[in-house]
Amino acid sequence: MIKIVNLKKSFNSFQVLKGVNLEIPADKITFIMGGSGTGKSVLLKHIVGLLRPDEGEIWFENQDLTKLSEREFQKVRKKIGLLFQEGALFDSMTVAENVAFPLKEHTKLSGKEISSKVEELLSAVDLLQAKDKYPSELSGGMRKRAALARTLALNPQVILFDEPTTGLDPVLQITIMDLIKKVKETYHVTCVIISHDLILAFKYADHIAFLHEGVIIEEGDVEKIKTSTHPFVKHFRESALLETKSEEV
Ligand SMILES: Nc1ncnc2c1ncn2[C@@H]1O[C@H](COP(=O)(O)OP(=O)(O)OP(=O)(O)O)[C@@H](O)[C@H]1O
Repeated sequence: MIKIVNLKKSFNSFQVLKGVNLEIPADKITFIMGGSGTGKSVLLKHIVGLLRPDEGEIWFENQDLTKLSEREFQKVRKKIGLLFQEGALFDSMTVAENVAFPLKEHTKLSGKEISSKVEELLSAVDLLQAKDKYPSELSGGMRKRAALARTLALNPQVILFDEPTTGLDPVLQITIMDLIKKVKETYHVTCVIISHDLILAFKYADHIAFLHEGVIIEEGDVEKIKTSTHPFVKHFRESALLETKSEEV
């Protein structure tokens, strides 16, 4: 679906990505994990052209995205949606207006068709009852759901989620992840999720990749990560399990 080849990126003299190689499988949930500041967000920003690499390729639909002009990238951005942690809704618009916005900007749908699409999307994320509310009136979890509905509006093939569950309580984390899974199944979207949460990854991921010191040091299905002997993965796994133990106490 998306193939990243030898991607390198430095800021000033600091090399964040040192040759990332990663294949993101279609119609699956891929988790990209790693410590803070290892370049996970930087990697996602390359996929949507918000950052350009120093070297390397990103293949999607038989084209190398790194070679596209800004204008050509606009078309790709309709197919690959990026959801930031905070959701980035327009504060001056209601939830329904937020979701309608990309449809008005990028499609030729009539007002009536847009309204019915907005209703469908808000039902899909279970937020129809809040359609006339403003973002400031919503909880964090509701804002994330509204942002997801807005991203879904253009029928993307891929959605990149930058830490979708950060800042939510454990129950809401599960609600959001269940929703992402449902959306993936209903709309057949490929989901890429940046997360620190190995427990959630073990529950929801089809594929997990670990970014460490600028490269992918381990990747595979849940079973492979659970049994990986790579020292960093082992350490990450042990820390995550310790956290669960201390929560249980
Ligand atoms: N536009 C930029 N200019 C300069 N440095 C940047 C820029 N964007 C990111 N960086 C640096 O790149 C490194 C990786 O940042 P990034 O946000 O990708 O980390 P991350 O793995 O997503 O971290 P976290 O899990 O804490 O969100 C950091 O040291 C950050 O300061």
